[in-house]
Amino acid sequence: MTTAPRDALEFPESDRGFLEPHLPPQNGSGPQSDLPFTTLTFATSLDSSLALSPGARTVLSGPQSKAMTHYLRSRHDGIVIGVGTAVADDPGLNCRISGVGGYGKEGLHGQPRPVVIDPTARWEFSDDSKLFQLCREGRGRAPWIITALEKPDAKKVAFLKRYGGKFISVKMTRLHTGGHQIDWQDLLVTLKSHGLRSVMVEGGGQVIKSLLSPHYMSLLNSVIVTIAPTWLGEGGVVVSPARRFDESGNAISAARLKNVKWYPFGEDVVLCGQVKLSD
Ligand SMILES: NC(=O)c1ccc[n+]([C@@H]2O[C@H](COP(=O)([O-])OP(=O)(O)OC[C@H]3O[C@@H](n4cnc5c(N)ncnc54)[C@H](O)[C@@H]3O)[C@@H](O)[C@H]2O)c1
Ligand SMILES: Nc1nc(=O)c(N)c(NC[C@H](O)[C@H](O)[C@H](O)COP(=O)(O)O)[nH]1
Repeated sequence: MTTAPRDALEFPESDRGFLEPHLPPQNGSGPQSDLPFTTLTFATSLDSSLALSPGARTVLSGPQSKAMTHYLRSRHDGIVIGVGTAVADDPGLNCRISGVGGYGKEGLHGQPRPVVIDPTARWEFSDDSKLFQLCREGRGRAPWIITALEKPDAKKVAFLKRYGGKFISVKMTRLHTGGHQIDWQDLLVTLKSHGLRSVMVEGGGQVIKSLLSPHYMSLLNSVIVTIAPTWLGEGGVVVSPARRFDESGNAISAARLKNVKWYPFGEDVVLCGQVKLSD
């Protein structure tokens, strides 16, 4: 019997039932065979901010909703984030719930695969990055990095390989602003073809904004948002998708949820729903 590390989180059985209708099926299959079940999940302030600034790691979730997010991680095969989040947060992207692989159970069973969207492979990871420390300790998996580069730096390729991670090159559109736009459908199909039957997208702001565009929001099977009772103030990383207009040119809401349920969770509230597609 393995003992759980000291950072293990508890998420009681009694709190799990309400989430079940919003989670991937236990056998992991998605709604369509070539797409994974896809959940969008993040924590927001009362002024729709994910963080105090793009480079700032900002704790919003209280202990109970944080444990819930880690339970979600145990129920998905992969976690997707943008490179901005990887650089700002130096995240672990593992599941720290007691009883999951590395937290009381042998092997990595229940540990999700971290997936980082990094078009130009700019993330400077090292042995000291939290994610790789956790890999060495058998408490998390090595990342897959999604890049637009056909041939990423050989040293980075070798480093990732040593830990069991890899780069995956995908086609991305070059924007006039100099940035990149991934085709989410392509990415999700690619992730499914690499064995991920379910993924949760955690952020940050740019990733969520692009996924909530009219083009891609239908790919989302579930949306689970933690709302923390705090205002972060001006200058935060705001979740606000691009405006939409009706045929007459009048502004309409950018996106809306249906089948909505709210669950109080400690001082936070957790909102679960599905994206409502246009009638
Ligand atoms: N509260 C939360 O739940 C939460 C979750 C995640 C991140 N965060 C916070 O958000 C901040 C980071 O957010 P951000 O918006 O600056 O960065 P981000 O994590 O969205 O990463 C942005 C980068 O990812 C790539 N990218 C994103 N979307 C892309 C797309 N559609 N196509 C191609 N490439 C794409 C680009 O390189 C872009 O520069 C950090 O401060 C972090 O702490 C908070
Ligand atoms: N649910 C949630 N509540 C928060 O208050 C917060 N800041 C995040 N942020 C999500 C983002 O993906 C972060 O990078 C990871 O939460 C850090 O990851 P670890 O905890 O190290 O695994 N997510």
